[in-house]
Amino acid sequence: MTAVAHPPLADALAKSDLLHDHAAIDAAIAGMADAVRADYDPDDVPLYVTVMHGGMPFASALAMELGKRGLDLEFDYLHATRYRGQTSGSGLAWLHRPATPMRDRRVLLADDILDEGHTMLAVKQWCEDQGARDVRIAVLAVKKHDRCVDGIHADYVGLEVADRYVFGYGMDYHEQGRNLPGIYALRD
Ligand SMILES: O=P(O)(O)OC[C@H]1O[C@H](OP(=O)(O)OP(=O)(O)O)[C@H](O)[C@@H]1O
Ligand SMILES: Nc1nc2[nH]cnc2c(=O)[nH]1
Repeated sequence: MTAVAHPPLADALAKSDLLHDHAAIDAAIAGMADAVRADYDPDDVPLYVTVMHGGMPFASALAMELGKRGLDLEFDYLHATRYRGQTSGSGLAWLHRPATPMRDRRVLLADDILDEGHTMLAVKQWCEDQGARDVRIAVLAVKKHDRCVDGIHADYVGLEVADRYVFGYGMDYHEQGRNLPGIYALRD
């Protein structure tokens, strides 16, 4: 099999700006945890659904902050992708759907970024179709522009990012850089 050549991550970093460092991200997630904790009853454990791959680092960090605040979570995950390692989106492909029954559950979706909203619109609709009684969205970052689809918003937002391609803290640059501890934006 021929290996796919990725543009090097080091080249991307050289033409990027650091938007949010690790300390800023940690502080944002702690603030989100306070807001989420205030909205959930520990006797009604939410189904906490991580949107892979990008949502993984953020979802883990938020889950730990919620644990510190006494809110238990039941974990599941899904993988829906429309960027597939590229820097612009196309049709949404479902690679994995959650297995846990959602009927009458409160579902909290955790993802890295809300950009044009196509992913979350489809994911939220799917959860509602499964019978979830309440579906909320937590995202580490929202991209600032007016292209988000109607009918979707994040209930819990950590940070805003400029209308540029961003990567780090879960978000990829051609499937690289997801474990960078900060969020970077390409200059061009
Ligand atoms: O608001 P949208 O414009 O729909 O974009 C947001 C989605 O794009 C990214 O996923 P991606 O498709 O890159 O999959 P990945 O998480 O596996 O990288 C990100 O993790 C969000 O799920
Ligand atoms: N890595 C990454 N994924 C995205 N998905 C939607 N927008 C973006 C973005 O700016 N960066």
